[in-house]
Amino acid sequence: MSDPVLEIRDLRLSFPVGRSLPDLIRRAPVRQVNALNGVTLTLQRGETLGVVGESGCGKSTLARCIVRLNTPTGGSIHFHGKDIFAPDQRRDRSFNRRVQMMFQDPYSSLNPRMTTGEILAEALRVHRICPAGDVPARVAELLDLVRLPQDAAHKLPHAFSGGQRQRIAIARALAVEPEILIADELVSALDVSVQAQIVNLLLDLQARLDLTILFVAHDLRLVRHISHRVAVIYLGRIVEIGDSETLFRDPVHPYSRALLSAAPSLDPAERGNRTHLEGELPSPLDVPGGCAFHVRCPHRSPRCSAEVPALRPLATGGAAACHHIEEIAHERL
Ligand SMILES: Nc1ncnc2c1ncn2[C@@H]1O[C@H](COP(=O)(O)OP(=O)(O)OP(=O)(O)O)[C@@H](O)[C@H]1O
Repeated sequence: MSDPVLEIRDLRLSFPVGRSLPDLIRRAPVRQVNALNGVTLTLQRGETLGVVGESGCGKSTLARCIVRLNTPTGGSIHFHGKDIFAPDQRRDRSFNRRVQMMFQDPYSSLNPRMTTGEILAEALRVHRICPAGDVPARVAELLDLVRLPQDAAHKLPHAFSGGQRQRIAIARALAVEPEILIADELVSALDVSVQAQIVNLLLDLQARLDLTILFVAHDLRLVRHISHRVAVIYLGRIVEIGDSETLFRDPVHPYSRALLSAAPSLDPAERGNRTHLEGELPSPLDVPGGCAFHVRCPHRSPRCSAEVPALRPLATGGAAACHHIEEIAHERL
């Protein structure tokens, strides 16, 4: 396998929580939201990695760390072997071009007073992608690339539908010729039919431009459709990672099995092999010790509350972090 484009090692991020007046009077210690508790993963060139997990498990925080919108409190992220948070790398503006993030609501990130053509031209100029004389032709190419009509260049963002605005956001991200696209709930606010169009557009663009994509989403069917590999996150840790089809067909970690059972499946064999997710997600202010999932897990044993399970390789090629993988695998035979 080639060198990874992106390598994340033991990434941690704790946010200090604002103290209430009574806390200040009592001089209570500052509390921390442990959003990421040791995430390790790699991204290979040209792959799409889907990231799934319940709300609040740290998906967006992970995405924001990769584009340096959040600074981790521990661990590292290497892009082509270089630590992106090292002081010399922080000054490297080319990183901001090579790793682009796209958000759920493009309306808030597109300047309402600029036409689509001006938005794309600005991205091309700021990052000096092409000579000034080539900008109009490049804008026209970008509109073609995301399948928007040429007259879109003269219109303001409010003239477009939600799906079209996402196409503009994708065109702007592509304008600067990135290597990695981070899509955080990119299509969540769109109608189902429009979601499929945007996801298919991303698949097409990825194949044409050899992009690497991190796709964060709640919709498990979309994640399955678009991803080569999938990482399942629980309370800031990866509990299972592997090839998308294998993981969706045959999840191993009790959390993956429960999470994926919430996804509608047309295949009765998949429906039969699942468990239900019990209880609420514990607060990231108070992550349970040992395996963070043990308080909700039907397979828990005393070891689970005492010892954090490491990600261990599975026979299927993926990896799962559970002390009881072997028994669970045996049960499923
Ligand atoms: N700036 C911040 N300050 C304090 N806490 C934060 C901050 N950003 C995120 N958090 C907390 O970190 C945890 C992880 O949040 P994050 O947004 O990464 O989760 P998520 O999995 O993306 O959730 P969702 O699917 O709802 O977007 C949550 O408990 C959240 O409240």
